[in-house]
Amino acid sequence: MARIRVAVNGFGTIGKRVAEAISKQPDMELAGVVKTKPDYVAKYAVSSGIPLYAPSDRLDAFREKGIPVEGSLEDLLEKVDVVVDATPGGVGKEYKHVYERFGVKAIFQGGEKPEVAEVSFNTFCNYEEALGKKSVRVVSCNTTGLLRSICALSKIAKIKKVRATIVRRASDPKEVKRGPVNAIVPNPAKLPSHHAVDVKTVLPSLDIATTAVVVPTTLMHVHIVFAELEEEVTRDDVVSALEQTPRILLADAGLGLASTADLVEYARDLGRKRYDIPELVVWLDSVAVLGGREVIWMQAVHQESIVVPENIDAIRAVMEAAKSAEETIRITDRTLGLMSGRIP
Ligand SMILES: NC(=O)C1=CN([C@@H]2O[C@H](COP(=O)(O)OP(=O)(O)OC[C@H]3O[C@@H](n4cnc5c(N)ncnc54)[C@H](O)[C@@H]3O)[C@@H](O)[C@H]2O)C=CC1
Ligand SMILES: O=C(OP(=O)(O)O)[C@H](O)COP(=O)(O)O
Repeated sequence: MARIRVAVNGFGTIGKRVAEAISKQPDMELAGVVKTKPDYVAKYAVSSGIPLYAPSDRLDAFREKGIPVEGSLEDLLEKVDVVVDATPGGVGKEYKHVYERFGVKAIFQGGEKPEVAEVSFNTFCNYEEALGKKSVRVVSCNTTGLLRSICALSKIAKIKKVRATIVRRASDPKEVKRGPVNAIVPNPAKLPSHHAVDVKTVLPSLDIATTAVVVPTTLMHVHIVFAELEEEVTRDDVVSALEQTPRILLADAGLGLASTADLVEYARDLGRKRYDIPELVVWLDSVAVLGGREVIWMQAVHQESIVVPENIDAIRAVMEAAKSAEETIRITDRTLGLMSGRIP
């Protein structure tokens, strides 16, 4: 079968990771990436063998800097089946009509409003809904983390409601202009935070409310989650459900994996490129069940990489190249070297 030809528009934090993940898929071909700025990242793309394109009004800027470009965004869209839009939040919607004009299916990111796409998406919760769609929105990093554990838990019991607090990292490591540097900021102070609203774009009937604060760190987000169930479960049931779910890792604080800094160090020790942790990490020690129906846990989200596997699955979904979540998860996780279960 012919490989799926994919373009990536935007080669920043998410775009560069998704592009590299696409190039590892046996059923996909990375046709090229689009960058607006002729900077060191553009040179990195070229030196990595990634075909580089630019918006037509930016081509001269690249040529002036001596950075070879293959052509314009439009030239690239002519060659592909799917485009992954990884432009900054809110910019993707400006490109929607361009993608439609070229008859190219589009995967948008969580920084776009839900209306940008036919369906908001998480592999573990609603893979089948995205099959054959023209456009899909992969929800944001925090929402992806919440959905992975919530949908794992929903396999053992019906969930009555979820309440979660999100401790958000202030910026990505490469962002120099953002704060706070020395404060904890309710974000937003007026409840709920947008994360609950975003979860409901995938699970509309779930009773969920979230609060969020921003803290001065760049490594990862942390969530403290309370779920009330309709049925009684044991702690062992919950741990076993999490252990058996792909892309969820259980970290033992008692073994020294006690903070986001330790998790990042572990990823470095594994030799993970850019210390990426696309898996959701749940602290095993934190999992508690009160009175049989109330489940509590804490989890960490590596914001720069958690949505990468879901982007790959979304490409397969729109192209109907994998009929089930299990099928795409098997391929994505093997090719990206993703792990599950307890961190040994
Ligand atoms: N960074 C994060 O932690 C996460 C980001 N997201 C979402 O992913 C999307 C992309 O975010 P990031 O990768 O963080 O942004 P970024 O700022 O790191 O990268 C955006 C890229 O798009 C390029 N760009 C800017 N304007 C453009 C335009 N008009 N046309 C084409 N390209 C343009 C930029 O030069 C850059 O290469 C956003 O929707 C964001 O909300 C989702 C999960 C996590
Ligand atoms: O999508 C993200 O966060 P979110 O799930 O809190 O919306 C990314 O971490 C980007 O968030 P930002 O809007 O703080 O750059």
